[in-house]
Amino acid sequence: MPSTVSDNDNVVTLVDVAVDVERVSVLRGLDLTIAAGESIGVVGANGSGKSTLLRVLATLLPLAGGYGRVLGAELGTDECFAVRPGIALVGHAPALYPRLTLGENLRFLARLTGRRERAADEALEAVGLARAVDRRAEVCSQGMLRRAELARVLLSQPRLLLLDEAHAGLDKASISLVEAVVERVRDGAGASVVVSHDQPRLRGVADRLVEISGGQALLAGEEVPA
Ligand SMILES: Nc1ncnc2c1ncn2[C@@H]1O[C@H](COP(=O)(O)OP(=O)(O)OP(=O)(O)O)[C@@H](O)[C@H]1O
Repeated sequence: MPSTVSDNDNVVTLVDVAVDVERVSVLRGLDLTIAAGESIGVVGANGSGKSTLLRVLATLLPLAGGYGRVLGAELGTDECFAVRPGIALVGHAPALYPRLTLGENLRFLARLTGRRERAADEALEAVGLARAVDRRAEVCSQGMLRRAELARVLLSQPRLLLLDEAHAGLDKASISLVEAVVERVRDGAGASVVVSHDQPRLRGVADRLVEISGGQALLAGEEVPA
């Protein structure tokens, strides 16, 4: 780590980070710090690199340059394996087994993470899916799957929540659930990074907004440096 950088107890520290995807530069010169208990909103044009940033924070992409630390683990090192259980990435596609019921999916996760199976049913109840516990994931609507993903977050109690397209296709009740889940993570001294094209709603869950533009993370509304 460069001596000029102090990452203290930050959940995320990215310094001058560069990321290439398929040999194309997507992020470059990106600096970002996120403290425990903080929730940040990420905005930006289509293709600007928001999902790529989430995958970096999930420790899933190699850096082409710069330095990064997530939950104390230095990106690009084996330290990342130990912190992954503390990270929940809710991406475009649901991380659920399609042939299993919602209950089976969540109970499986409960067993994997050493929690009571009852906690899985409680998490599904908390997101309004109590009556869909025995429904296979493959026949659930997109909104139901999104709620099931939020139940997954409640169950796993992550220290870093990464929510992509947080408000896409959700009704009012589901949007309130997004806010409740982010609050729950904050209550546990975790941090959230929420990507959304819905800036007014994003302001409701985020302490500050950053915009991905020109590969960098800027305060939303800032000009891209020349
Ligand atoms: N697997 C991939 N192969 C090739 N290029 C990719 C891949 N994943 C992302 N990219 C490229 O990286 C850039 C950033 O993509 P990313 O999905 O991070 O953008 P985004 O800001 O999340 O976009 P959107 O708002 O449309 O979801 C895009 O130019 C995209 O074409």
